[in-house]
Amino acid sequence: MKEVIDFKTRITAQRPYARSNNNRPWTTNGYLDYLTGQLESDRGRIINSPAIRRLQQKTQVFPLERNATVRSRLTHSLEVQQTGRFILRTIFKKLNDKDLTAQYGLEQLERALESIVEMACLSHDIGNPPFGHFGEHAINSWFTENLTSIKEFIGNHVSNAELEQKMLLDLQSFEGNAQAIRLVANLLVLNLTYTQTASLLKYVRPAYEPKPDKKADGAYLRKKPGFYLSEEDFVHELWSALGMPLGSRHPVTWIMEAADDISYGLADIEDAVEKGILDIKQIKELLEKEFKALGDINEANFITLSKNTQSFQEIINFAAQRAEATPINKSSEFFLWLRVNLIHSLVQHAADRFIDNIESIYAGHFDHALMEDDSLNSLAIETLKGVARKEVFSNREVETLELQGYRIIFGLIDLYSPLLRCSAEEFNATLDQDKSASPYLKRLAGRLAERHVKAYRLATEKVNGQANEVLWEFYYRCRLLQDFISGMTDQYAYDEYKILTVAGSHL
Ligand SMILES: Nc1nc2c(ncn2[C@H]2C[C@H](O)[C@@H](COP(=O)(O)OP(=O)(O)OP(=O)(O)O)O2)c(=O)[nH]1
Ligand SMILES: [Mg+2]
Repeated sequence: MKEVIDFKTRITAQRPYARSNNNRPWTTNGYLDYLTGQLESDRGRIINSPAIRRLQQKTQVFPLERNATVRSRLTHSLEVQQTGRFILRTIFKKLNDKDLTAQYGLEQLERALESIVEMACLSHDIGNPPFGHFGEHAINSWFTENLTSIKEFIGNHVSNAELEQKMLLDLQSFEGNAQAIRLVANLLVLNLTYTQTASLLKYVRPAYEPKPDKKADGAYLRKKPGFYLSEEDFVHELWSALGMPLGSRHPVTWIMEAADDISYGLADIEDAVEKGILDIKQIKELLEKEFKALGDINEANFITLSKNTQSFQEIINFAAQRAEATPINKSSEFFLWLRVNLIHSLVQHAADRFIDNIESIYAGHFDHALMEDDSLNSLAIETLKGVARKEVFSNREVETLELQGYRIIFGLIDLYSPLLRCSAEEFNATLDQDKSASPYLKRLAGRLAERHVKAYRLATEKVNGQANEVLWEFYYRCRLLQDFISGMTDQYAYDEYKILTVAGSHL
């Protein structure tokens, strides 16, 4: 039997903590107004959060960048927000044209969904550590090399080998998207509506589970860790509040993912020009070469990207002509036209794919990204990403900075790791700045962020007196260290590393 699609079931104003019961059904009088107000509150909570502000100084592609024209995670996220809104509006336009909104339970929901999409896009990278994927890599290398057994750290108190194993894997699988869920749920405690939080759950497997085989069912949605053991109960609560099957993704997340793919493809290359790594003549040639190589497309085969749009080659040629014709700032002119024409086509494609697969997207198990299929639009995105990978990320200056970033993050965890090598009693005495505690540890602990310490205290209070309390305490202590390090900006991590290694600090 075909499942009835009713998007209202995936949208709720309900939050984990509410003064009164805010779990009102859709049939409640004035529910739409109530929902709009609650989503407005989500916007305020997100935009005013320190995690958003910290995106200002986090790497998109170029670590420790001083030139503000080159994108940071924050400026990238603003562009993703804009693209996400464009996709959502295009989906509604197409559904309205076909008179399908009511059939899918989407009537009058455009504004609400637009807000959910925008906020998902703006906050999609809040969990990313300093130095992007290299920061992630450094955290995981440290925990894989140094945390091979919990016993080694806390002595012979480990009673449950299975749980210990699960915790080890979980702690060795730091991931920016899982950290975003942790931030929203337990660190910032943003208390967003379940819908808004669900929109950020990009991957659906717990971090302690191994990566599935590529061919396995649901392999794409499980390609990376989606949430940690520490948020597992929360994520189950979220699935249940939205009536989503266990292990499923929220429909809005596909839109956020496509907006991200569309935005950074072009932006990374534009930034490479701003940095002087490539010029527009080189970009034009590289894009043409990559597109033809990827798609085996010959000159005679100028297929349009999608109905009523130009071919990739025509779009590039047009942008190059406009750049040539302008006496000033040729590269902004080039990228302006490349963006205008490409984005239209790519957004149409994302919207078409969403609608074509609306049943499995609604069900939460569509196992692809919207922008990954065998179309020419996907090929255009692949082309942009391919050129960035081959010509930008592999640039010597970028790679040098990445090596430094790795050193900084790995080194910082090392510097703070004495806090993991003491007993729970010692650690708590240290946090309390107790006389009995080691003066060295107390100074280290004094540098941890209050917010992260608070989350540790709350989590350990909950397991106090429970089975496996000792294991859980250690687990949360490791999380605390990962929260602290991953919450730093590039600049803060760099400064902290210099200060603690007494290298180049002002003594
Ligand atoms: N410098 C540098 N940048 C990279 C590298 N790989 C990817 N990037 C950039 C390209 C994009 O601007 C950005 C991709 O963003 P994310 O790190 O969030 O990855 P993505 O969203 O594709 O995947 P995920 O969120 O993990 O599913 O990172 C690399 O090896 N070096
Ligand atoms: Mg990402």
